Amino acid sequence: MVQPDPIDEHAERSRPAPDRRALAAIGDKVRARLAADPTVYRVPVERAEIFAVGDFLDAHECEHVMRLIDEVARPSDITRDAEPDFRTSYSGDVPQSDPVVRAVERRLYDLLGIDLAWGETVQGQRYTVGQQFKEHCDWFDTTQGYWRAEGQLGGQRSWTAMVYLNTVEAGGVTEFTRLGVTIPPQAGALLLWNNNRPDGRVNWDTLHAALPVERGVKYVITKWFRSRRWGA
Ligand SMILES: O=C(O)CCC(=O)C(=O)O
Ligand SMILES: [Fe+2]
Repeated sequence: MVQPDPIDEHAERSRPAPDRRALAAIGDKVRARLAADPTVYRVPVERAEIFAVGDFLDAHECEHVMRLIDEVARPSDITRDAEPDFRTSYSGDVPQSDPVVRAVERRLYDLLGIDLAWGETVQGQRYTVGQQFKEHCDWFDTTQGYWRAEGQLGGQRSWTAMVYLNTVEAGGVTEFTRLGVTIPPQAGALLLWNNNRPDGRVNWDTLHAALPVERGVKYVITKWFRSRRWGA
């Protein structure tokens, strides 16, 4: 997770990119699969690979997963002392043995073709009125201290897969801040993006934010894939 910075191409080329080749290969493979799938819509932007699939989950499945989130949600762990309202939602890992969670994972595997063992545990997140996740990247900043542990735990993040479980009355959109793209939550819709560029370097244009919910509540589940098998 990193703070926005102007893109300095020279600095980017000297930024360490430890899993670069693996990330480029994953990007190639997933890109080809998505392009061949008629259910996949590409968000029309050039500087990032962002896709959506409608009705990835049906209404009953969404309802079921929202109740799972209610059981596990605790204040989200990424809060910054300097910025206490950085990520104010509640989140938690949903039970991996749950049949609907397993179905979500199977569908993600069919869609992306990435070994599920390369993905982190599916996380649920709930935002009530005023709650948000400010602008950030999902990729890890490999110049930061936390990278040592994350690198050993599965390496850089490759793709993010997020499912909106409900349609929010007002607010709560996902905004790609550098691309001028906003995605309104729609029940059952999957949003997918490559956190890296085709060459396997991190993509600053994937900076995004979950804007505050204005009315109602917002539920999502997310699976973050890595460049290798995830876990100690
Ligand atoms: O809730 C959203 O719209 C985005 C969430 C997000 O960016 C994250 O959990 O990393
Ligand atoms: Fe994110």
